[in-house]
Amino acid sequence: MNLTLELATAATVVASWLFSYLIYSQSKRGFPFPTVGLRNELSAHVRTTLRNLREAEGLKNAIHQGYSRFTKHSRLFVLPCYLNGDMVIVPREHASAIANAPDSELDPYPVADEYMQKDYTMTIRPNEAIIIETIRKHLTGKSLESMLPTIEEEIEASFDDTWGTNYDDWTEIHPWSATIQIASRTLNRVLSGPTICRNPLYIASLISYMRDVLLDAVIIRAFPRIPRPVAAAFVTRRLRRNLKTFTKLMLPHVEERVRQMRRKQEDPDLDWEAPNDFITWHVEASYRAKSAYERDPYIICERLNVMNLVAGHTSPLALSNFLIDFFSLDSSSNTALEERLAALTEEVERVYAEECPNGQWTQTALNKLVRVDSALKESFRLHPLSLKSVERKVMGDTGFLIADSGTVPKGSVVGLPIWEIHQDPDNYGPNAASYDPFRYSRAIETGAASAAPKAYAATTPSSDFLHFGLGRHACPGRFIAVQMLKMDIAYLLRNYEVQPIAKKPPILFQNLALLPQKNFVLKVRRKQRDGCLK
Ligand code: HEM
Repeated sequence: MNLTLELATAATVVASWLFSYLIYSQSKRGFPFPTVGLRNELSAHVRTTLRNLREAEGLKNAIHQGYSRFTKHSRLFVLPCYLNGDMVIVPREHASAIANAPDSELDPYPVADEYMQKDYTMTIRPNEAIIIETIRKHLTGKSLESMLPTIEEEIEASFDDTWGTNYDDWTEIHPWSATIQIASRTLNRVLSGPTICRNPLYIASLISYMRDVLLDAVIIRAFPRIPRPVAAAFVTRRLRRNLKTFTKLMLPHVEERVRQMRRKQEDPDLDWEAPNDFITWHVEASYRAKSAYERDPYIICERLNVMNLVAGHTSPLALSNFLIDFFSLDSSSNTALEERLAALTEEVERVYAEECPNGQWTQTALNKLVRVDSALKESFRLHPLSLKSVERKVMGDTGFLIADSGTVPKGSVVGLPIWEIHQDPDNYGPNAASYDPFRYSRAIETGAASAAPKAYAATTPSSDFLHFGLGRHACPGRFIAVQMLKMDIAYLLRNYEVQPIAKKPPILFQNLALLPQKNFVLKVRRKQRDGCLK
């Protein structure tokens, strides 16, 4: 495309954006609930959404205002938000009604599709039944146990490559870029095996693709529906290039696997065993479902992309946030860094010595890392992915009735104010705003939690802890995610020193998302362990 054409396209897109925005500004919304942040001014709704968009913490402040004025008095309120659409914020006491409603009444998928702008950024939904079925069958319980040695091997290799093995000097790392490398390699080891996951070009184009989807989706969402296809074609050029690169690398690998699995089906004596990874599980599921479509190598590649999208950025975010919370000197209200580091390292070394005689983590051993679990969960609590959670679209013609609070009209989106719930002293006591790494393990170690220790685990969602969502659609990947993160933390505590962070870098609020500071530098050095690298 030449420059004149690009400028003409951009001008058309901007003009149609302005036109559609004018239409949006005149439209009536008609929610039977108060709208937060409206001032007594002309075009109040539009001006509020613009203010929320312009000010980095505009939406955070608006939710805070609504939470204190309405949610705390068991009332619903409307959050005006242009990029994501207006949303009805529901008090915590209705969390389970929302999370367990059938999809015919409250459906999460249209919200996710809109958020990711699926029509322009991907071809398949993250939540297709075959993906969820495969995760539930192979990445939980006993099946997950059999994956742990593979995961551990990749964690060790990727830490060594990205954090270095230098005993003498401190190495500077950017937590975000270093952890995304580790997490992407580890995840792709589970998805497609060691050859692909160690291909630097594959990992680089995947990481760019994940970044582009999130970024491009925000830009596309800024355009009203009419000019969207034109805008999207323009915006997603780099995304499509990256998608092409890693599909080109993955496709022959998948084709070969499908071919071998077919040969094995025809001749069970064939001297070849299918590797234990997502590609194999997916092809097996396609045989069970008698679906040739699901066996199409191109479709399998799409599924792998989508798995990377749902899982690829959440784990590195969690690890970056943990590093910042745990190693900041000003992080904790009640344990000094030295004290919490000693307590965590002691647990990791003790459990490893007692439970891992073969030098490999098992589910039983990882489940005994209650302090690590707690320190991680506390970081999850302080860093939700977004300011709201458990978002669902109202599907029923008569709307969705929220007991004693009113009916939310069809087509609206409801959500829970996760950031406020996680920060509320009524839920977490007077130190709710600070990092207390042993908040959950303390109750387990003193026996106070003996009746229901599982309730304290990082993988257990509740109306107070919504990091993995809640109810029917709670994240099915949370079990593997938490076990991977625990192995990451165990490996780094056993093998690296990390220089304390004098001042904790503040969270970046962007629209509704919470992000760690990306340019922030951490200094790390390899520990010397009697000639043993593990
Ligand atoms: C720390 C890491 C992760 C976090 C914080 C996270 C968080 C979430 C959240 C908040 C949801 C929406 C739940 C709801 O609406 O109730 C979700 C859904 C989902 N997650 Fe995760 N996730 C993580 C890792 C993973 C991993 C590793 C996988 C795959 C192996 C995965 C696969 C999925 C899928 C398929 C869904 C859609 C479930 C459905 O619609 O029924 N996630 N995740």
